Amino acid sequence: MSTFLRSLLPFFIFAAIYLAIAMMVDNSYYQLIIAMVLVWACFGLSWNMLSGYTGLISFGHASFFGLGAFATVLAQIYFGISPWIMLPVSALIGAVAGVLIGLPTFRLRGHYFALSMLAYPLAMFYVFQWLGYPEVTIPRVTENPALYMQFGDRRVYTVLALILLTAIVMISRQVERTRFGMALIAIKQNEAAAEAAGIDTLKWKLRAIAVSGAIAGAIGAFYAVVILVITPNSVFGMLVSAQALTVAMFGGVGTVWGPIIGAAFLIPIAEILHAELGTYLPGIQGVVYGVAIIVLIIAAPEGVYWKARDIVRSRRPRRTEQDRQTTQAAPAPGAADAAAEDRRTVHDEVVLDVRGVSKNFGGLRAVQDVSFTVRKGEILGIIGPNGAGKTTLFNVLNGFQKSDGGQMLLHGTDMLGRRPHAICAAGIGRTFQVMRPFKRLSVADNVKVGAYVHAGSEEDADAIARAAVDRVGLSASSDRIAATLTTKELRLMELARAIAGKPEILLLDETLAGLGSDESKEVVSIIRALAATGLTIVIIEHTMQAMVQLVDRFIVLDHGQLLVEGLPEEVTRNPKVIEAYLGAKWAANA
Ligand SMILES: Nc1ncnc2c1ncn2[C@@H]1O[C@H](COP(=O)(O)OP(=O)(O)OP(=O)(O)O)[C@@H](O)[C@H]1O
Repeated sequence: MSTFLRSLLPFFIFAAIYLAIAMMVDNSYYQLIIAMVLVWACFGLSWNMLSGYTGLISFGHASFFGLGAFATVLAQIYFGISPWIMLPVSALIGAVAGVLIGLPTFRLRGHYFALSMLAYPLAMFYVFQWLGYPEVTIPRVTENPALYMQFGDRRVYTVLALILLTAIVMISRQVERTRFGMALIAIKQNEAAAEAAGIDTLKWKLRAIAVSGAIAGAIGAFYAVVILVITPNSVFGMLVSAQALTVAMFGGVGTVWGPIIGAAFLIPIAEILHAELGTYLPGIQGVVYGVAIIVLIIAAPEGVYWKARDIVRSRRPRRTEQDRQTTQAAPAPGAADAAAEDRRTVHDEVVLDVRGVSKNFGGLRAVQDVSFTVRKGEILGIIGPNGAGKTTLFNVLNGFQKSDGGQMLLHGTDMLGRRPHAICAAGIGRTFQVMRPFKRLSVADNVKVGAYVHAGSEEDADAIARAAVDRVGLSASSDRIAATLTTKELRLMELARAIAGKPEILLLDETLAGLGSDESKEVVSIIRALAATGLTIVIIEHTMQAMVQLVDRFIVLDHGQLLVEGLPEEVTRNPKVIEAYLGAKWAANA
C-alpha cells in the first residue's frame, strides 16, 4: 500500500464505522443529522483549505456555499438540470468566485482580510433578496427521482456525503504532502520569508481559495439537495460562515481531522437543541457555537485534535538528555568542509550592478542614490551606523520594498520592481536580520521550502534541501522542529534555506547577530566555504573583527548615502568611516 493510502487508513476506518452506525438508524430526523455532520465537516474542510493552511482567516465562506446552493436549485427550477450535473458545475462556480474574491482581497492582511471577507456573503444575501428569491424549493420529481438526486431512503444522502467527504479528505491530504501544502504552511508561518524563499505567495493563495471555493460550492449544492428549501439567510447568512469556521477551529485548524471532529461534536448538539428548543429560543445554534468557541479559547486554543495529540505525545517516552547531546555532538560535515582551505577566486565579471538606488519613507531619505557593483565570487561587506539604510537597501534589492529610483542590473537585466519570489528565482537569495523561521516545520522542511524554486519534483526538493542542510553542518538536527533551535542553528538554517534556492548572489543581513565569538567564527567559516564554491556574497554586519577577516571589499553607508568604498585595510583607516561609524577606540586598537 502506498504511504499516501496508509496515511488515510484511520480515516477509512472512521468512515466504515460511521457508515455502519448510519445504516442502523431508522428515524429520518436522526438520519438528516447524520448526513448534516458530514456536510458541515466537508464545509469545514473547505474553510481549512484556505484559512487552516494559510492562516488567512475567512469570515465569508458562505459566499461559495450559497452560490453553489442557489445555482443548483435555480438550474433545476428554470432549466430542469439535474443536481448530478450541478454538483461539479457548482464546484466550478465556487472556484471562479474564489479567484474573483481572492484577487482584490489578498491585498489585505490579518484582521483586514478577515473582516473584508464578511462583505461578500452579505452582498450576495441582498442580491438574492432583490432578485426575488426570499425562499426557493427544489421541485419534486416523480419519474426517475434518482436522476435528480431524490431518494426515498435518506440514508443514501449519508452515503453520498461520505463519498464527498472521502474525496475532499484525499484532496486535502494530497495538498498537505506536496509543494502546494508546503507553500501554504510557509505563507502561514511567515509570508515575507516565503516570498524571499522563491514562493509566489499570491499564486498559491489564489490556488488555495480556488480549491476551497470549489469544495464549498459543491457542498452548498449538495446541502440544497438534502435540505430541499433554501433562503438567502440559510446559505449566505452569518451563521453559515461561522459554522465552517467554528467546526474547523473547534476540531483543530490545519489538519483534515479538525473539521471532522468539530462537526461530529457540535452539529448534533446544535441541531438537537434547535429541534427541541428552537421555537422558544430561536437561533440556539448560534449560542452553541459561541459557547464552543469560549470553551475552546480556555481549554484547547489550537483545537481538540492538537490538544489530544500534544497529550499523547507528552506520554510517550522522551529522548534522554544524553541522547540529545550525542546527536548534537555528531560531526557536522558542512562545518568540516568550512575549515577547508579558502580556494576562492574573484572574477572580473560584474554580476550585480546597482545604479542610483533610492528609497524614501515620507520625508526620510533612507537610501539616497546608492551605486555599487559586485563581482562574481566576491564577498562584499556593507557597514554603517544604525539607521544608515543597510537593511532598507537589501529590502529594495530583494523586492520587499519599492524603490524610488535607480536600477539593479543582474547580468545586465534590471530587476528592480519585481516581486521577491521572482528575484529569488532569478538568483538573488537572502537571509534576515530578524530571523524568519517557519517555526512549526522541521529544519529539513524549512529548507525544502527554499528548494522548490528549482526542484522538478518532491524527491528533487528533498535532495536539494538535504544537501543544503549538510553544507551548513546541520544534518544531525534536520528532523528537529525550528522552534527548538538555538540562535546559531536558526541562523544556519536560514542560510541553508537561502542556498537551497541555488542563488548566484546571497544577501546576508546580520547573520552573526546574537552569536558568541566561537559561534561567529564557525558561521564565518561556513560562509567562507560557501563563497569558495563560487557563490557571490553581500553581507551586512556590525561585528567588524569578523568582517575584516571575511570580506574582499567594503561599502560604507551613512544617512542613506554611500560614504566610502574600498578594500578592508583602506576603509577601516579612513577618517570619515572612523568618525561616522568605527569610532576613535577602533582607530586606537587597529
Ligand atoms: N518601513 C519603514 N517606514 C519608515 N521608516 C523606516 C522603515 N524602515 C526603515 N525606516 C527608517 O529608515 C532608516 C534606515 O533604516 P534601516 O533599517 O535600513 O537601517 P540599518 O542601516 O539597517 O540599521 P541597523 O544597523 O540598525 O539595522 C531608519 O531611520 C529607519 O528608522
